[in-house]
Amino acid sequence: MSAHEGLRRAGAHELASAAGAALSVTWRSAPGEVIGQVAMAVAEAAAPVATAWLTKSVLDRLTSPDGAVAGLALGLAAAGLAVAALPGIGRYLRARTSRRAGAEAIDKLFAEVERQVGLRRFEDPVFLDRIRLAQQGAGTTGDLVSNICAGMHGVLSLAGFVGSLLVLSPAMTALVVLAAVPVLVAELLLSRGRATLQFDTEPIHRREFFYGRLLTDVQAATEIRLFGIGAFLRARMMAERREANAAESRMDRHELAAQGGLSVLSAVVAGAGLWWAITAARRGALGVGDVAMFIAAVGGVQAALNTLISSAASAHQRLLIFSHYVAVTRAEPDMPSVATGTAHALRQGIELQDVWFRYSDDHPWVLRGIDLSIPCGRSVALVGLNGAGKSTLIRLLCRMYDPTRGRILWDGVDLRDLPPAALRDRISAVFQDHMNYDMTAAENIGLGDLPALDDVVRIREAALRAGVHETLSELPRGYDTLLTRIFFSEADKGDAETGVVLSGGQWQRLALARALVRDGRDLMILDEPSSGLDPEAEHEVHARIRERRAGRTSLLISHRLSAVRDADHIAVLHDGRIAEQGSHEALIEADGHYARLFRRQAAGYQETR
Ligand SMILES: Nc1ncnc2c1ncn2[C@@H]1O[C@H](COP(=O)(O)OP(=O)(O)OP(=O)(O)O)[C@@H](O)[C@H]1O
Repeated sequence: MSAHEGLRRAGAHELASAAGAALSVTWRSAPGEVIGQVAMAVAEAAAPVATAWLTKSVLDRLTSPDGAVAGLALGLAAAGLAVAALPGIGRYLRARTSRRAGAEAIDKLFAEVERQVGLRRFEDPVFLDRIRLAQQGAGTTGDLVSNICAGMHGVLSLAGFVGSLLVLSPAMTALVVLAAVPVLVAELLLSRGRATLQFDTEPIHRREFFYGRLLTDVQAATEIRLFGIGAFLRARMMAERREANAAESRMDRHELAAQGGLSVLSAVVAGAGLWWAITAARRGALGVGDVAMFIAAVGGVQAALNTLISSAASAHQRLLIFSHYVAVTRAEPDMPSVATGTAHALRQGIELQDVWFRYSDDHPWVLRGIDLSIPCGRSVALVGLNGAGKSTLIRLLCRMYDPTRGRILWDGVDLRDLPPAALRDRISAVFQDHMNYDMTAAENIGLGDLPALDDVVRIREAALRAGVHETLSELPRGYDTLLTRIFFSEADKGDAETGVVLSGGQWQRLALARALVRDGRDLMILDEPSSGLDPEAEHEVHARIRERRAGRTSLLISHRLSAVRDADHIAVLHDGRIAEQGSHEALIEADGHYARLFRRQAAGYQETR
């Protein structure tokens, strides 16, 4: 059995634990509504049984000479009112339970996802599928209680009608109840089939969603139009959709065939019962009231069994989906971490000792025995060709992954022995693939240090240092301008003041400002902080960065060697190893990789014709 196969099959134990988790979330978030639903289930079950008995009594009395029916008629009216009003109240309570439990479950789900220390889980497609199914499951957490109440309703009305039917014909009762067994088995099999299908088609829907999003993505729109690949992407999207549709249609056909057969079975049983009741009445063995009662009871038993079976099948399917929620919320962290303790201020430096790393056992080695020292208060630069492993090394420093072999020490303490949050709190960074948040300009900067989110002075200071203050001040609402067009309503879509779109270089400066607002941190990481800037801006940004880096611990990655030349120490990564290291002057003198790259770049800048 493959890992994927193992994940999609939830056994009895998983279902029980999913039921426990769903019920406990629902009870915690909506106890009053749960009690209300149980009360409604009892009342809704009692009302039709009472109606059937009252009808029988009225009919019996009508055919007897001294039949007083006023009280019974009033009772019938009250039962009728209950039958009419209770479903509405039940629906209201179900919706409230569903909303409250859903909100709590979603909150818990994302809190647990956030608990994952590193990035590995987010690179695992099976886990990502599970998260999506867990979201679906979380949204309907409270509906399990509704299924259980519907089941209770089914059981109670079944008991009422079976009792009534037993009085009239035990044989017919047995037949009606036995006929329900194949229905129950078929429905449970179908619900398992539906849940399995949902898991199996999840990767197909993920790919379809990816193509669909690409086709509407503003960033992708230019290339799609220029290269004329819209129809090609649409064809791929539709191929995915057709594959999912074919699997779903197969399931629908199974369902139709099974349910068709089951309907015939119910109709045959009901028809046989009716035939028996009419012939018994002709013989004088049953009265008119008995026949009416019998018809109501057969219908009632079948309806109750249907309710019971469909709520069991629906609860079963819900639990199969909800088991993904339980799996995600109880997933082991992707790497071990200590929960308590602090990472003290850096005093000596960071040391990489014989660090080996690969993304998984199937991937090649990216880092092969790196020994590197980043002394406290010094600026270190890392250079190397594309794919040399520079960004990977930074991810290890931030503990997004652990080294496969070797260790990284923070003042002599292995990063694995520091709480990840405490370590990250000591680091500031601009990443090569930095985020552009669809929020205001001020928020885009303030997110770098949450306490600074409302601190206008700190935000402006960081923007000034990143050279983006002027741009932001000139926006329609200054720093409070939304840097997106996605949150606008139809009403304000023509109003430029509601949001603007920045250029790539401006976003990059904003990312730098976000890192600078965290300035007091011990280690500043700058991964290609100026790749999208014009030459003047690049020069200016690097001059500012140099100023800030003086006397601070920093690690700079840049392909522009003019920007790294005045770092205290330069390390050249090649083939996963440190090929050479030293000051700019020493490396030029050594005439190795660095000197060759530097000369090539310098020559490129000097060519004027
Ligand atoms: N998440 C990942 N899973 C698997 N392999 C990865 C992952 N990220 C990077 N790699 C691989 O690791 C190697 C090093 O990538 P990395 O991004 O660290 O290089 P880099 O030196 O920063 O390159 P560049 O100068 O192009 O930014 C590359 O071969 C890349 O394909």
